Amino acid sequence: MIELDHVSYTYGGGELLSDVSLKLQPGSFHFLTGPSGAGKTTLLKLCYGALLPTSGRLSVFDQDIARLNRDQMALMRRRIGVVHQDCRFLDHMTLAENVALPLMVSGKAEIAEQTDLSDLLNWVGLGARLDALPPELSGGERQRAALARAVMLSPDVVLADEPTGNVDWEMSQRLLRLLVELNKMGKTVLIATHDLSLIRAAKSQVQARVLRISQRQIQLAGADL
Ligand SMILES: Nc1ncnc2c1ncn2[C@@H]1O[C@H](COP(=O)(O)OP(=O)(O)OP(=O)(O)O)[C@@H](O)[C@H]1O
Repeated sequence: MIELDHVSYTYGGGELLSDVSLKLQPGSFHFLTGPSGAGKTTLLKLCYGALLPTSGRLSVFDQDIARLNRDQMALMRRRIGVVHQDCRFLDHMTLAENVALPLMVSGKAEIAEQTDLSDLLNWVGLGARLDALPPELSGGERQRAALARAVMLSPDVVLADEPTGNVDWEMSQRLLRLLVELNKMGKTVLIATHDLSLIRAAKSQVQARVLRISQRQIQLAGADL
């Protein structure tokens, strides 16, 4: 589904990822961990085409990402839902409008008027907050709304960047359950997180592989977490 073949990524500050090879199989569940600044967000950005590898081959849905034209890239991105670390809401738009944004952008705005949106917001427990503005939401509500927006277009892959940052344990468990539920629906899930207790908690719920970025490489983490 997503395959990195000897991928390296270099920017002005130096090489961040070096000769990384990795396969995310359809329906798999992965955590990506590693110290701050190791390159977790960068790896996620490579996976959804926001950055291109400096060298190596990265294919998504069996297509070499470097060879996609603009339209093909847009189609590819629609199949990947991203939960950004900073949530990225438009503060002047309501929660419902923010979550429906991917539909507007993809020209399916009329669906936003139908039940899909309220079903989705009920699923994340925000059915009663449709008209709230983002600044009125708590951290946990923002994170759940970001997850709802990421899956608005029924993506095949969900990439979540610190989806439980700034929330308490109970809320992080709730978010984890939602992500596990998405995986049980067949979606491929990759979660970047610092939170090793989240990874431990997931073990009883889902068969997850844990990847660790260390010294510009990705290793499969052992059972010592
Ligand atoms: N294109 C770029 N230009 C400048 N700096 C970059 C670029 N890409 C990555 N970096 C730097 O590389 C480092 C890794 O960033 P990244 O956000 O991927 O790490 P991270 O593991 O997600 O960190 P955190 O856990 O703190 O979110 C950072 O210091 C970042 O500023």
